Amino acid sequence: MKQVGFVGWRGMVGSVLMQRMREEEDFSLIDPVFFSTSQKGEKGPDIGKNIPLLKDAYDLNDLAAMDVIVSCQGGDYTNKIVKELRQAGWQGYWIDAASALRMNDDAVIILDPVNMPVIERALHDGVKNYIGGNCTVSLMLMAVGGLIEKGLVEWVNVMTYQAASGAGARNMRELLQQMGEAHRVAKDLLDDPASSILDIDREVAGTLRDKNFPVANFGVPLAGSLIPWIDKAVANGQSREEWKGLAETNKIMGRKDSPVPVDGTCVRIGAMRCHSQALTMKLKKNVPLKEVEDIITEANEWVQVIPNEREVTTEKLTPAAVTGSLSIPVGRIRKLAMGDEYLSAFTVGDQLLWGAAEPLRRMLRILVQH
Ligand SMILES: NC(=O)C1=CN([C@@H]2O[C@H](COP(=O)(O)OP(=O)(O)OC[C@H]3O[C@@H](n4cnc5c(N)ncnc54)[C@H](OP(=O)(O)O)[C@@H]3O)[C@@H](O)[C@H]2O)C=CC1
Ligand SMILES: N[C@@H](CC(=O)OP(=O)(O)O)C(=O)O
Repeated sequence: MKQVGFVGWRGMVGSVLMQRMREEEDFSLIDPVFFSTSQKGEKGPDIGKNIPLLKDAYDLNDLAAMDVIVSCQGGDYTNKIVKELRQAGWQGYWIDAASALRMNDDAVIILDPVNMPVIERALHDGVKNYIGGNCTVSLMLMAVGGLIEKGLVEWVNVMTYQAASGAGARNMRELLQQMGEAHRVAKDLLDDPASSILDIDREVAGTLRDKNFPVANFGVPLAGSLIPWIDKAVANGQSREEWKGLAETNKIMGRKDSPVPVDGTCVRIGAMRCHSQALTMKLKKNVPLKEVEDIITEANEWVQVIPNEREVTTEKLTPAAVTGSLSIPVGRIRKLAMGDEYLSAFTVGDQLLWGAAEPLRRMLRILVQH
């Protein structure tokens, strides 16, 4: 059995990975060893079989004994450790959730339901670094990758509605604290059926702007508001999250020589762990809607076309409906007034599952069965 080291398993992405691996009984296929940067010698997670105590995640000798290392620890850890391990001659496979190595030539972005041929070619060519994609990009490709794969898409404009979880566990907590605070200041007025909605609104607006409102992690209110900027600025007025749209989509799809332009505006909203995206696609020709829906549906077993009707859309195409599931609903599919080549769609996906942990789990399975 392959010795597989896990680093970052107790963080948010790591915990979802552990949960999925237990559900799929992946631990029965490997010999797992758990590492920590802070808890060496303590007990590891309950995975239904005996495991050694936690090893030091900075111990290169212990790490180098692994055939595969799966890291959900973060980019700083990756940048430090992978270089040192490779310099020491380690030839094992590195599977990672962090973006640090993603765009390197010696790394593949993994999303096997979309790019299995790219992964197979990389394995054949001896590539050792397999990195999970940006959550927004992975979820978009799980949804409409079939249309891109068929060469039907000239460009994609994407407007995102990204959950708090994408910013980390502390941000999810802060969102709830903000919601609680907004409710607290309005509670007495809310309890009084005769109170004025404008008085309620004034109280809430006042607390959102109050200097004591909890914004230590987001920097500004998210509850009762939104934040139209995610990550650092890059060139041309884009945020880094927006830049990843084109760069990662085309790397995942293996389209270095004929990239599909992908661009838009990435926005943080007050959802917990599902990212939603409104897509405008310019098609290369007028493809009938039925054909579009068939291509989307046939692309993978998790994508599901939601009929463009109010009731089913509001029931099934929302973060509340999708959270915690692997399902990738795509709805609001219609042609736009701009012309028959202009296609609109809306999709929702759990950014901790397909957006983070699931591609890693599946890549480990691919390696184990390789
Ligand atoms: N958040 C997201 O949506 C996504 C994140 N990623 C990437 O995955 C990586 C990890 O992200 P994320 O899971 O959010 O990171 P977390 O902050 O949740 O966890 C990272 C590490 O923090 C340490 N830690 C310290 N205190 C605690 C605690 N109380 N509970 C749990 N862990 C603790 C653990 O390491 P130790 O045991 O060594 O102390 C843990 O592995 C990042 O590189 C991120 O970019 C990728 C896709 C999506
Ligand atoms: N940036 C994403 C989350 C994330 O971790 O992305 P990446 O894996 O590309 O760093 C978000 O904020 O929603």
